[in-house]
Amino acid sequence: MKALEIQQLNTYYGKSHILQGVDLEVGEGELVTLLGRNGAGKSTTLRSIMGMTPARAGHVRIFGTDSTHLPPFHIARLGVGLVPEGRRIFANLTVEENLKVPVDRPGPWSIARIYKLFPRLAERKSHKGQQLSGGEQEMLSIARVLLLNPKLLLLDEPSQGLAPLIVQNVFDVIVSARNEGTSVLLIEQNVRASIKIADRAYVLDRGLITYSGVAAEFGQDEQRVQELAGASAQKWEFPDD
Ligand SMILES: Nc1ncnc2c1ncn2[C@@H]1O[C@H](COP(=O)(O)OP(=O)(O)OP(=O)(O)O)[C@@H](O)[C@H]1O
Repeated sequence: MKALEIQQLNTYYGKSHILQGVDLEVGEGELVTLLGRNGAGKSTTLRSIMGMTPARAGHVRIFGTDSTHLPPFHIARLGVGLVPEGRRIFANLTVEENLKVPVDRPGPWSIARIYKLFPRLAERKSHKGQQLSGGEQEMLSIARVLLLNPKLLLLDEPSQGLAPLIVQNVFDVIVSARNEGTSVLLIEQNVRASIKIADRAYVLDRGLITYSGVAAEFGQDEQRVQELAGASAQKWEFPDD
């Protein structure tokens, strides 16, 4: 059984036809990256998987259940955890309070384990969310979702605006999740870093999948990598922390 199967996904915002027949799969325990330029439809793909902007045509299956028309809370109960773009944390709560999420699924993640993997969060456990740097907020945002012990983890540009060292820490944690058996779909503009950790890669361009293959093989196609990486180069020259 696949963790995620998407077939001929068509999604619209009003009359704008954004996803025009996307096919994509994530096997159990697989780390898959979905790459593409700004506006290609990557976030929309996650929104459709999560039921926030449901598909108008096509199918989404999560661990064998047809979830195409299920509401987001129901999809979450199938074991899907989404780390959205832009760091959703409680600004007025401390790090520790942010991490005390109600957990109803047994699994490998605990607050102690999170502190071990993100020592910065342990050092700052009494600080409020609003006092954290962008990198620390991203760590906290990922940690909150991991504590739900998702079986399928969806991440929307976790490296956005972060300094390279922090990106490394965040990516190490994503690899740990995969090594624990979590299936992962990682959306990234940071092409080189994400193909290094991914098993397979897809490229989305104007609502269509234009590449699908083994991530390491994609990494060897310097021209393709350059084309995609060039589109996000500016983000890399000016990290915000
Ligand atoms: N709520 C919305 N209403 C109308 N159009 C939208 C909405 N959200 C996104 N779009 C449009 O849908 C297209 C795909 O956007 P999407 O955010 O999925 O792209 P993306 O690949 O995730 O890019 P980014 O890296 O900029 O987030 C874009 O043309 C965008 O302008």
